[in-house]
Amino acid sequence: MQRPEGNAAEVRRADAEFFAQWTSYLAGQETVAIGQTLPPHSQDCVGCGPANPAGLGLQVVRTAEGVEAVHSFSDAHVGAPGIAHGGVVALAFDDLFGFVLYTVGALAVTRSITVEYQAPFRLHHPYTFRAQARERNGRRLLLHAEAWDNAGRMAGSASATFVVVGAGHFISGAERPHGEDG
Ligand SMILES: CCCCCCCCCC(=O)SCCNC(=O)CCNC(=O)[C@H](O)C(C)(C)COP(=O)(O)OP(=O)(O)OC[C@H]1O[C@@H](n2cnc3c(N)ncnc32)[C@H](O)[C@@H]1OP(=O)(O)O
Repeated sequence: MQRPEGNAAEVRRADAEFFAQWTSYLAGQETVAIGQTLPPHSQDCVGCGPANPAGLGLQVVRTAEGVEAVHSFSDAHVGAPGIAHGGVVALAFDDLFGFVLYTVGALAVTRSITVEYQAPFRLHHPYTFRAQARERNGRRLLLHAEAWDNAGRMAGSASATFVVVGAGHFISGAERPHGEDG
């Protein structure tokens, strides 16, 4: 869904509709079948939004165990010559974890993420990212992901703690001026 610019009431309405859509997906009212491509977090999401020219444009599929995305990093995401920047690799893992929420049925946000870089992620080479939920302790979700190259070598892995939040977390965050609490 495109977020309108300018009119604050329109932006609020669009945001409310967006989070209602997410909540209904997560509550299982619109079930996501295994093998189905999952909808992006938003059109502009830097991880998966198709309308963000600076983003990764991840396309994520629901699997029996969790979620999966096959992704090649482009020149836009270079760090050392020919190699993806470590920050965008972390972005790929973090965004993929945002899709595991479909398998958990809850809205949640990243509290912490740890990335292991076993080998360079070469630009224009496809990597298969897989993520799943390992454990839930109250509001805390422990998530794990791995990324494999086409030769079957693991190039990286990540573990994260996500914390379950209500839709109000995002609405108040969108409206809260930078640097202010509450
Ligand atoms: C619809 C799409 C959904 C999925 C998108 C997934 C995208 C990929 C994953 C991400 O990128 S998520 C974005 C990165 N993560 C964050 O922004 C999380 C920031 N951290 C928090 O908001 C809180 O620490 C957290 C919700 C994880 C845990 O909060 P708790 O409820 O356990 O307790 P805490 O005392 O830390 O915070 C209580 C409230 O005060 C807020 N807070 C705490 N310290 C603050 C501070 N210093 N300034 C402003 N607000 C503060 C905190 O955000 C939270 O707001 P909400 O009640 O609205 O959730």
